[in-house]
Amino acid sequence: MRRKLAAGNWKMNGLGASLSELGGIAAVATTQTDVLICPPATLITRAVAEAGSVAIGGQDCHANSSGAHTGDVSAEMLKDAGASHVILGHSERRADHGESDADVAAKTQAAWGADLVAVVCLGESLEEREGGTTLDVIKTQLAGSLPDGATAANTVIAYEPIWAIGTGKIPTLEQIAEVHDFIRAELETRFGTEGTGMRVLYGGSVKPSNATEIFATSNVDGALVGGASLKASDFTAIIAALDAA
Ligand SMILES: O=C[C@H](O)COP(=O)(O)O
Repeated sequence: MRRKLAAGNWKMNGLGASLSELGGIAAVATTQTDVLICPPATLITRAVAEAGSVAIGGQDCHANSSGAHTGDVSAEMLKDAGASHVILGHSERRADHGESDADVAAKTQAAWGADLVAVVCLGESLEEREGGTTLDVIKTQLAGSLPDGATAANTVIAYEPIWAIGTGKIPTLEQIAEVHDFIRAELETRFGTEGTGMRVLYGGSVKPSNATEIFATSNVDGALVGGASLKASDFTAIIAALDAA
């Protein structure tokens, strides 16, 4: 039985004052659902102090553990700051920083080396969706971004159609199920029972108003939430929907 996971990605949002929202999230008792918040790196240490049972994660890490890489943060540094997870291969990193599947795989290896759980993101563009190549794109990204050695404990997959991120549009539930079932089959083929245990999150415009139906969809084990994770009232409603799913 896979535990559900509500993951919030604050992206490049959040100052010290935003930690009151984290306090509101941490105040909610859940038994069925694991909760993760990934604030900007500048807030990780302070977030850990406010988080209670909420796990804190980074939003990226370098593939190397240290060195001359100005502006980058290593997996070891995230771990040292108190993080337990790191988001890798988000489409915004792939687009803004030209990250390839091989880059994401190297970062995933680095995350595991630092004892962080890697939240590896995949997703098709609107052009790829309309061109009918979504499953091919997902297959290639999954194979290239995930090194051998992925387990249910060290890896979470997040399926995020790029065109659904921050747009208020979501795929149909049939489309979400098709991709999640496909990812599950690919994971099981490659990793066996570890692939059965690995959590697969949906991300892209998840809100309190659509959470219940998304969480009732096949092989959806939770959500990676952007905008709606910034407000405790929205995110706790999403957690409640997962708890009830
Ligand atoms: O990492 C989170 C996703 O990019 C989803 O963002 P969103 O919930 O604002 O659409």
